Amino acid sequence: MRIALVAHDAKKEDLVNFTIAYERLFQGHELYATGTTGKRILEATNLHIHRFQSGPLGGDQQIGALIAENRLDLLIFLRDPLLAQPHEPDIIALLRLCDVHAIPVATNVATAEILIRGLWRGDFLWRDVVKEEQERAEGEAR
Ligand SMILES: O=C(CO)COP(=O)(O)O
Repeated sequence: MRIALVAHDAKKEDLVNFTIAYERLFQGHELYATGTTGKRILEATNLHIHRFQSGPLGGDQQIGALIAENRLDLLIFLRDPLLAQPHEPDIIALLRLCDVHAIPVATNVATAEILIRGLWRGDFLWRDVVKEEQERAEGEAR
């Protein structure tokens, strides 16, 4: 599965600890992250991560583009609910796209934990069906 990891500054440590705790599970998946979040995870784990721009510089929108192209299966986005962000419109747009395309998204560590356990159990296999249908539809349109 393709998984994006994003955390605001106050939540970065939580996300780093989360990736350390579930490192073996994450190893079997394709990981993406915004710039600083990805750097922090790379420093703390042996995971391979494709890093986008930092969130305020467009990283949230780059993850949104993955969703728009049906190339993301899960977003873990630990937001800071106590601090206004300069790029708030990008954050809202990213979460909106998750709803548009029915992408599972966790915005706090408790939900992230439930989704990751679901991933481990195989609850995300329906995403493969969605991707196959999309690829078939794209093939027919060509
Ligand atoms: O701001 C962010 C998400 O909105 C996260 O960006 P960084 O990972 O670059 O700090």
